[in-house]
Amino acid sequence: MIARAALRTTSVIRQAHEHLRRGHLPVDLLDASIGRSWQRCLEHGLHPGHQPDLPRLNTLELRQHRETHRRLLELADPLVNQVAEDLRGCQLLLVTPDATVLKSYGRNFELSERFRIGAGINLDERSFGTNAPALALIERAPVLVNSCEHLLFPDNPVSCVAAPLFDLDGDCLGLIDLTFEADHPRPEIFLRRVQQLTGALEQRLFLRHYQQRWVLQVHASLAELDAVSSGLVAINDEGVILAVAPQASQWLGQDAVSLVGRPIEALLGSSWSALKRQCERQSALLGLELTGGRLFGRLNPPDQWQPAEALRIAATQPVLKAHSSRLDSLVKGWPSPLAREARRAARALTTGLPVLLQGETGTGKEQLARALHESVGGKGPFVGLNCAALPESLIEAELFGYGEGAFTGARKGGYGGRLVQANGGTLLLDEIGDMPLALQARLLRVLQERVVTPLGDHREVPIDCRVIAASHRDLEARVEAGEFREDLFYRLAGVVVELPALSEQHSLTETIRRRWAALCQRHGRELALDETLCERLAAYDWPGNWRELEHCLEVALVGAEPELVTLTLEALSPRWQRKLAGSLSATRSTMTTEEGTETGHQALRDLEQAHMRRTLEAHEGNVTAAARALGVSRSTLYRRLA
Ligand SMILES: Nc1ncnc2c1ncn2[C@@H]1O[C@H](COP(=O)(O)OP(=O)(O)OP(=O)(O)O)[C@@H](O)[C@H]1O
Repeated sequence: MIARAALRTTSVIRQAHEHLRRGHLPVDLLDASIGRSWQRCLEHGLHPGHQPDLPRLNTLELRQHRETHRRLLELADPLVNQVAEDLRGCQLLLVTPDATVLKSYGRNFELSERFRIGAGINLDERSFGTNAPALALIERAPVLVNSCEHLLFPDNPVSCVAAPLFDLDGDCLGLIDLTFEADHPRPEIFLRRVQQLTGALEQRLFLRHYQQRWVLQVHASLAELDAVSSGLVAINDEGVILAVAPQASQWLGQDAVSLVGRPIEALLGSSWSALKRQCERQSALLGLELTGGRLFGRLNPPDQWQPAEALRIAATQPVLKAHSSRLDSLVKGWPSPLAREARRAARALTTGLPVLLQGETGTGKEQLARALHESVGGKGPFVGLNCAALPESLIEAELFGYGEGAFTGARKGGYGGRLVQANGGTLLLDEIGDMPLALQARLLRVLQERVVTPLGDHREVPIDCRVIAASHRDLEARVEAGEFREDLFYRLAGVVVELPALSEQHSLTETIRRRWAALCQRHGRELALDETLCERLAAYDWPGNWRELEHCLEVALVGAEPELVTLTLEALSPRWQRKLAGSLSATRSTMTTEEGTETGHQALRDLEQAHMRRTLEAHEGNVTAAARALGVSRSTLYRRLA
């Protein structure tokens, strides 16, 4: 009995040939799949030294064959050409499921004058005997056929490997074969290489098929997220799993049958809408706690997908006149000092100065950033990174990129990172106040030196993008607290625009009416907004600012009964009725106080105001810092001081 490790060595296979010459098929000396192949060949009347007539297509037939297998050719040809450089020294064959060579790349090996392996030749086992393409098609698995394992050619100077390529239905589309010198010390390298190629092509098929869906890539290693070993999961817009590529089942620890049809939320433990929102911010890199370990993921939106925010912006400004830019229409209703600052920011950005946008959540920082990007020409991409949404290790990789992993199919040069992606365009560093201190130092260096060195790489990649930073935190206060680098603050704060909270707006009723009219136009619905309701809305505090207002108005409009002509408080959802009633009673109680025993209460109010003013002075006019010290919201502080 031969030990498994010794199987497939030249001496053992020569022994097998010797047994065969004496009329006995020694399956115990052969690899199982080779033994099966030899058995079939003998049944077809083939034997070592047999000189077969190989079927070969003529030029016209080959052209027709290529037409029939155009899908295979179109899929494989670009990738094979890309890797052709690395394949010098071996021959690559693209083979159809009937074992005909469709195209040959690289070297041209000749077994003999008669057996020149090239396009048009048919390698069916029944005529050519044991060979890797025929065997891979029969076994439906990757195979290695060493030189003398080729039954008819015991002195074959080449070995070959082949791996079949399956489409999403499990049908074989064809295969890839690599033929190389028989004396290569490590033939398994070629086997891995050919599997990587077919793996990359199967990934392309999956991505192409699901290009109108969300696709989640998963891998245990961040650097290999784009490698062929990463798993792919297709998800519909409602977050239901549609398909799972085989590698993904392995990473997720469950087979495709049990995953398809399930909500992705159940698997990832975070809400689907939150994941999509993260994607909207273009920080699609995710850290996933799964199967007891940590996986990395990247959520890719459907092709042509536009973030809801961008769609909303587009829809709210349907007919911009040719001469009016997005920035002009955005700032049209703004108080003039604020509009002036926004225009100043646009001019600064044009000259390469960075811009810092500050404001509570939902005050429109990202919307303004996009408008600024467009106003300065906006030819390059607008790339965003939400520094608060990612753990430290991920921000670093996402921002600065990383070097190439072991083998990357789609992204051969590793991942460039957001800074490089933004070259020629604008980078929005959202929630910059949440960036960890260690990364702040690295970012500062990159901004100063204008080159970035991806993780695990030694190359320096030049960067040339405009930078807008945004934060809901008061960055100056963070600098004072030692939580934000002062040097980085000054590097980012070329022009600072402070976006006010909605409740700080003077003519909120007017703003609400304008937004209501725009929404009615977008939804093609004529519905008047009741005066009293409008006032109630204006009296509300709007902690979520524009985002909350948009949501409230849109839900009310879409949910209104078809026959309704005027939207009143009663037509709102009970939740919103409660919220607005709260705001009204707050207003009323203030009024009662004011109308009541004036002297005592007035004195109290004066005291309160004086205290607020002193706190504000102590914080050098910084409203956010003063509000925090007083334990009230910024808008409350503004209102009480007004
Ligand atoms: N001036 C505006 N007019 C109408 N809608 C606006 C305006 N500003 C913002 N919005 C809407 O409010 C929502 C939030 O805007 P945006 O994302 O720009 O805010 P943000 O300050 O970046 O929020 P966050 O700090 O939470 O990231 C979006 O839906 C946007 O369309």
